[in-house]
Amino acid sequence: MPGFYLNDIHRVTTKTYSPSNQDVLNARLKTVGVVEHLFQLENGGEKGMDWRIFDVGGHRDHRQVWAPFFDDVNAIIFLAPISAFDQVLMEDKKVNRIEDSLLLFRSICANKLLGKVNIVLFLNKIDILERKLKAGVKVSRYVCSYGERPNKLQPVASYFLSKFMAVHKESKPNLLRELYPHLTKMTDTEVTAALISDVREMILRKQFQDSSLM
Ligand SMILES: Nc1nc2c(ncn2[C@@H]2O[C@H](COP(=O)(O)OP(=O)(O)OP(=O)(O)O)[C@@H](O)[C@H]2O)c(=O)[nH]1
Ligand SMILES: [Mg+2]
Repeated sequence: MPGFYLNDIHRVTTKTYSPSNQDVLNARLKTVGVVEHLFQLENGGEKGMDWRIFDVGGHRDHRQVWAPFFDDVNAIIFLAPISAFDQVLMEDKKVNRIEDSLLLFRSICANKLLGKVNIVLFLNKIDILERKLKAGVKVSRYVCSYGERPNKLQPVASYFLSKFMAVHKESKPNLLRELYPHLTKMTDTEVTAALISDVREMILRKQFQDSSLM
């Protein structure tokens, strides 16, 4: 959150300061290349099962290294920061961030290697989006096609969601592939835990279906 550490300057500058989980979540740590996380979940029916997550850097320079990881994945989790409608890419100041997310999403959806991989779409940072809208930042100023629609969280989020859904529909190599969209604020750990549990169930269900088809 902008200003997060500055608001907490006294706490984070004490000699005995030790970062809380929330501090770690709020840190801006750029992912460079691909980072692998291997873990087991403490709760749930499938105790002891290994989960592997590959976290890939979103910067344009880092995208060409993704392809080898697409070969054998159960699901793709695509995060698009929809609060960024009024921002441009750091690496190319002419490109609107949502426009870039949509283009990237199109290439992921159309990728043949991913034809059978279900896609989970997180339209993320809705807390920041809501704050921006409340502060009077107008979506239609940056996204002309938004037109006269109300400058409120629900219609704005639905509008962006419909854009992403349309891209998925147009560019899927496999008609059966499903898209699992969610509006998220990933820094809210409680809501995110429930969401991750849904995603986990979807992946397990899909794996079960695939293995019973074999
Ligand atoms: N308020 C808010 N902050 C978020 C949310 N999701 C991520 N952030 C913050 O946004 C910043 C960037 O998040 P990262 O996960 O590091 O970004 P990234 O998309 O992985 O970026 P790259 O690693 O460069 O690809 C961090 O400071 C996060 O705490 C959210 O839903 N709400
Ligand atoms: Mg990252």
